[in-house]
Amino acid sequence: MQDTIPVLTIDGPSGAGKGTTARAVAARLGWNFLDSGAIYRALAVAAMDRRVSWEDEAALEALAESMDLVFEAGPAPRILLWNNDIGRRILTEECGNLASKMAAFPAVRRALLDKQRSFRRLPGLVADGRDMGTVVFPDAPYKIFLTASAEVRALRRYNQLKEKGIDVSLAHLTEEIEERDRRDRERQTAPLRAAEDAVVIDSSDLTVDEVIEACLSVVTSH
Ligand SMILES: Nc1ncnc2c1ncn2[C@@H]1O[C@H](COP(=O)(O)OP(=O)(O)O)[C@@H](O)[C@H]1O
Ligand SMILES: Nc1ccn([C@@H]2O[C@H](COP(=O)(O)OP(=O)(O)O)[C@@H](O)[C@H]2O)c(=O)n1
Repeated sequence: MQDTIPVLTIDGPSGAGKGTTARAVAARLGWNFLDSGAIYRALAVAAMDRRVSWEDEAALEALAESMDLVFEAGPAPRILLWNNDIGRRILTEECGNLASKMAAFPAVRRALLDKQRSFRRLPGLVADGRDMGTVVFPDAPYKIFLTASAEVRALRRYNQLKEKGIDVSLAHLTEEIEERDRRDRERQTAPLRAAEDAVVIDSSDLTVDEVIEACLSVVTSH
């Protein structure tokens, strides 16, 4: 039954615009939304709080399995980890970087599979991440690989963090994004890559609205 529920997967590197686009497309279609990166970021927060080393695969696997993580939808969405709102803590690049290190472990990825697949509910799902189309929902009927140049992505992230009052240097951010890209692309398990049946969209020279329309047309023109 679950397999017949439609899924649109949007994978790609950091700052390509996946979250912004996926959220808007989900709202336009009236579908559910999965921010899989937030699950990996929540694991990073849990590990920091419980003093679990990012190098301890078995302990991270156990933590991933025991995490009580709730995504509250609605006009003011919240992410609750053991009932604590971690929405702001997961935004930092430190958290993204730590998440990317933990995400390289096969046991950690396996432990988070069911949680991600549980978002596949009627009437449909838009799923944002790195391996949505290749590993988590390989049977999804609609797949997009959203990308943009590293310079554009770093600048977008810089402006986004500044708007949220988080102070960062553009040079440092560019280095971190490049390091994270490399790790995500080169890892053995579920590396960042476009699924063979994905439509590739380069958002470097597109506005947010143009990207949203391009994604919607992948679903409506199918
Ligand atoms: N096409 C675009 N043009 C300009 N800015 C964009 C575009 N897409 C996304 N952004 C901005 O870039 C930042 C990063 O986007 P986000 O959706 O968080 O990327 P990702 O989820 O791929 O890491 C956000 O501030 C967002 O508003
Ligand atoms: N499906 C996913 C989603 C995120 N991740 C990891 O989690 C990190 C943070 O993901 P994110 O989607 O929040 O990152 P941004 O694209 O927002 O920068 C990524 O760098 C990946 O290493 C993953 O491995 N698989």
